[in-house]
Amino acid sequence: MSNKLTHEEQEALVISDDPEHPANLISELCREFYKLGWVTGTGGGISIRQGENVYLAPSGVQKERIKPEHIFVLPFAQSSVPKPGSKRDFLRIPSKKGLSESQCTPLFWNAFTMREAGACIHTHSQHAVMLTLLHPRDAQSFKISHQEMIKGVRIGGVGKTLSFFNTLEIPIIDNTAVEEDLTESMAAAMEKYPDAPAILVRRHGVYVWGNTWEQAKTQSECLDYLFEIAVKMLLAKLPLVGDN
Ligand SMILES: CSCCC(=O)C(=O)COP(=O)(O)O
Ligand SMILES: [Zn+2]
Repeated sequence: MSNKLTHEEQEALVISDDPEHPANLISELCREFYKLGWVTGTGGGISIRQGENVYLAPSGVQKERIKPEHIFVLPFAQSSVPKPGSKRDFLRIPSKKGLSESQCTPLFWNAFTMREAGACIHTHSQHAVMLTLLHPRDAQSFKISHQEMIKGVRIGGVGKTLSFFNTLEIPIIDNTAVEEDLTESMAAAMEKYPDAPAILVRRHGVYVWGNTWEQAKTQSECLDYLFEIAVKMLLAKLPLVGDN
């Protein structure tokens, strides 16, 4: 762990009048996501990469009450994926005692390094969790077609938008006891499914990324809609793929 900036320089990284500053955005968006049931009970969140800096919320705190001064800033250039507790560089550590950066950090890093994403959102939405429960235990992915909201999703999360006639496929990985232990299986699923815009985690939630925070947010909204309707379709015994 290293931190070469003065206290004043560190504060300047997160205190801004600009509502579009990542530290302000993370605080505001977590309040919105809380209302959707995406980040209740401290879990889930969003990380934003702006240029060479990555902005992260603290771990294990009420995400809807985060303030800009609670935000961690890490340089995007790290010698390895920054896992909590292992060697990583910081530009800013909040002065409030006892805070550590989100346990989701290495998973957000997968999106930043493997897809050049500008933002990554992790939700514990019950629509995502229920969808994984309605898939057989050995299912590798969720597929859906012929839904208008598919058009709001980009190939690989960062490419061109899908068409109404494309089939959306999202890998499902198994949950682990500790969030950071999902890092390798998420990376493997991203390798195997390069067109997937998200990774579902069985009995846990979903990771969704985009070129920008706006695209990550709208894609999360489209996907959450698709997860919800897919759950209803499965319960109604309707096929998810095809134009029946
Ligand atoms: C009840 S939350 C369990 C841990 C989890 O799933 C999670 O997303 C934790 O995120 P954090 O940013 O609080 O480390
Ligand atoms: Zn989680």
